[in-house]
Amino acid sequence: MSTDRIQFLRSKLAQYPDFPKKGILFEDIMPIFSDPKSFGILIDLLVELIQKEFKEIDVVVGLEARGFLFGPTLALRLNAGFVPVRKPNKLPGDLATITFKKEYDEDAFAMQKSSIKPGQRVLIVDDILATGGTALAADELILQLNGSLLGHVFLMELGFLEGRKRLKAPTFTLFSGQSEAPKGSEFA
Ligand SMILES: O=P(O)(O)OC[C@H]1O[C@H](OP(=O)(O)OP(=O)(O)O)[C@H](O)[C@@H]1O
Ligand SMILES: Nc1ncnc2[nH]cnc12
Repeated sequence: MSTDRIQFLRSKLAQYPDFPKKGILFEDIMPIFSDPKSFGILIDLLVELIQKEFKEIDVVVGLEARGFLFGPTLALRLNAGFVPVRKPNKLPGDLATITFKKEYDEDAFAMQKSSIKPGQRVLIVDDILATGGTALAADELILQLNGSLLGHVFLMELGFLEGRKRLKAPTFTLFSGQSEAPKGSEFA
């Protein structure tokens, strides 16, 4: 049953109050990756979700850094390519770039212009949807490169931040995380 498998994954998550700054309740997904059984379940659940919601994916785009933990494995299972969205000064060549704000910081992303061919069907994957700033920046890069943006898949969503409302394509998550702003949050 997928409910049991989702509960099993949830039991692996750890939460850290006031990290990386006061008012943020940090969701640590790393225990899923240090346990091969959990990682296997995670990949199976994501493949099932993606195959139910999307048809014919050409490219899985993963967002640095945590989208790199499972994006390439998913792409292989889906018989799609994997393309990274990277933080600044990491990629060579002709780049598309963008700056953005996320739950606890500001950042910038880059993609190689040649990494997506016009019209390729792209699925974006990342671990957590919070304010949506990160995923929206990735949407804009894919659109700049004339990719066909199919949608997004996340492990977890922090519902109180309503990030999904900002995104430019359908959005699915395996499970929901915090539904209310943590005490002391600037979003309370
Ligand atoms: O919806 P948002 O408010 O934009 O936040 C979500 C993003 O924040 C985290 O990345 P982060 O850049 O902190 O770090 P990472 O390099 O560890 O993935 C997370 O992995 C998402 O990519
Ligand atoms: N609360 C949170 N925990 C872990 N990663 C995040 N990325 C954005 N918000 C986050």
